[in-house]
Formats: sequence, C-alpha cells, structure tokens
Amino acid sequence: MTANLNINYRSPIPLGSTVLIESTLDKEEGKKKFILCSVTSTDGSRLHTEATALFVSISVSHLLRG
Ligand SMILES: CCCCCCCCCC(=O)SCCNC(=O)CCNC(=O)[C@H](O)C(C)(C)COP(=O)(O)OP(=O)(O)OC[C@H]1O[C@@H](n2cnc3c(N)ncnc32)[C@H](O)[C@@H]1OP(=O)(O)O
Repeated sequence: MTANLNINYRSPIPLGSTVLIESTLDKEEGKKKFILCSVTSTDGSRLHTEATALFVSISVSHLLRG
C-alpha cells in the first residue's frame, strides 16, 4: 500500500513521447519498502521526473477495515 509518494517534475514530456521508466528498491525495513523511480528520455540524456515512494505491506484485514 502506498504510504508516501513524492514526485519532482523536472522537465515536460511532450505528448506522444516514448520514455524510459526505471524503478528500484532502495531499501527494505520490515514491512516498509522504499522505492526510487525516474522517468527519462529513452537515451537517458533528459530527466523528466524523479520520484520516491514508501510502500507498507498490509494484511487483507487492513483493506477490509476501510
Ligand atoms: C508517476 C507514477 C504515478 C504513480 C501513481 C500511483 C498512484 C498510487 C495511488 C495509490 O497508491 S492509492 C493508495 C493510497 N494509499 C492509501 O490509501 C494508504 C492509506 N494509509 C494506510 O492504509 C495506512 O496508513 C498504511 C497502510 C500506509 C500504514 O498503516 P499501518 O497501520 O499498516 O502501518 P503503521 O501505521 O503501523 O506504520 C508502519 C510503518 O510505516 C511507517 N509509515 C506509515 N505511513 C508512513 C508515511 N506516510 N510516511 C512515513 N512513514 C510511514 C510507520 O512510521 C511505521 O514505521 P516503523 O515500523 O518503522 O515504526
């Protein structure tokens, strides 16, 4: 489950562009997974977006609680 999501928009992405999205697991602490993500031009020369996210593992009962 997404607990936190931060997105920095560094340069616009023209409509119709093909982009490269890279996502990596930065670190894991128990139920918490810290993720890094970037969106660049396909040759990697232009950074469009950087993001960090924290995902927390949950049980099905957490979802059912609402
Ligand atoms: C370009 C890419 C675009 C991608 C778009 C993606 C869109 C995604 C849209 C969604 O994901 S929709 C889902 C949105 N998320 C929710 O609705 C989650 C609502 N929140 C919850 O359900 C709970 O708060 C959550 C499951 C996240 C945590 O509750 P828990 O009761 O399971 O955990 P708890 O509160 O005990 O926290 C567990 C650990 O996480 C930590 N934690 C929880 N929320 C945190 C937070 N926000 N920031 C930092 N740490 C956080 C907390 O401090 C703790 O750390 P420690 O274990 O070290 O003590």
